[in-house]
Amino acid sequence: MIEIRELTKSFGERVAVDHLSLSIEKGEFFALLGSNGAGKTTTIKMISGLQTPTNGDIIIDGMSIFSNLQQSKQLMNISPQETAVAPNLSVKENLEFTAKIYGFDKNEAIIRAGEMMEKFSLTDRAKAKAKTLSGGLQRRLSIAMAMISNPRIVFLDEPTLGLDVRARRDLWNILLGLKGQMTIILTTHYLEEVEALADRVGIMHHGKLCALGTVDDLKEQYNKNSLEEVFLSVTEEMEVLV
Ligand SMILES: Nc1ncnc2c1ncn2[C@@H]1O[C@H](COP(=O)(O)OP(=O)(O)OP(=O)(O)O)[C@@H](O)[C@H]1O
Repeated sequence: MIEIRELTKSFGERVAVDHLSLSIEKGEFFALLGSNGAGKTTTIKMISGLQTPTNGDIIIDGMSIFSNLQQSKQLMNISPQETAVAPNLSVKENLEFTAKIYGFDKNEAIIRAGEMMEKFSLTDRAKAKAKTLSGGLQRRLSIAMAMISNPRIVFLDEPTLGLDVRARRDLWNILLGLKGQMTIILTTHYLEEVEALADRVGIMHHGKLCALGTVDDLKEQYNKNSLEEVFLSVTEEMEVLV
């Protein structure tokens, strides 16, 4: 379980994440939804240990990640917004290379790469250089690389940004197939993505977590028919308050 306590990050005067508290269950698919600049990326950078908070703590299975950074980092991996693939390496080489970085020997790396290509439907593109893949396939490869070490927690930062409808659906189907096998924390602007994938959603606005629950919970709580209406209502309330 991940327990986020009063997490805060300031950049000078700007408070990017403001006293965020939240618990995420083991194996949960959790979505952080928010408009541009809401603080989603900063939040996942802190949870994944890439950024130090100004205040607050994150506890994973009873252990503070900032006091045990190296150990904690082994539990998780991130697929960032900017693609992490090496353009001149093939799909297979990118995967094998990543597996070796995580300590798999040559044979294990070949086996893991093969398994990930199967899971992510990349086998027929094994020998293609990453730079020749479509945006959708590059993103799939990037996520496969983030998952190759079998992390317990994976962060996906806007995984379908810029993808066309088909590529987005294909990736959703792959992610649905992985649901429950690891804890997945996803940031997105897409409401349909949350509805299709997430067990629970947190809505962020101006650095604050302003709503939390399943999509159905939130519709009921705010007396709305769709997540979009909930989102608009919650963020409007916040605008009135700030
Ligand atoms: N390194 C930084 N230095 C200064 N300000 C930063 C830095 N990183 C983020 N910010 C600011 O913190 C706020 C939150 O940014 P963040 O990238 O976390 O938002 P986001 O919800 O991920 O947005 P987007 O959906 O556009 O990716 C923004 O106002 C941003 O300008």
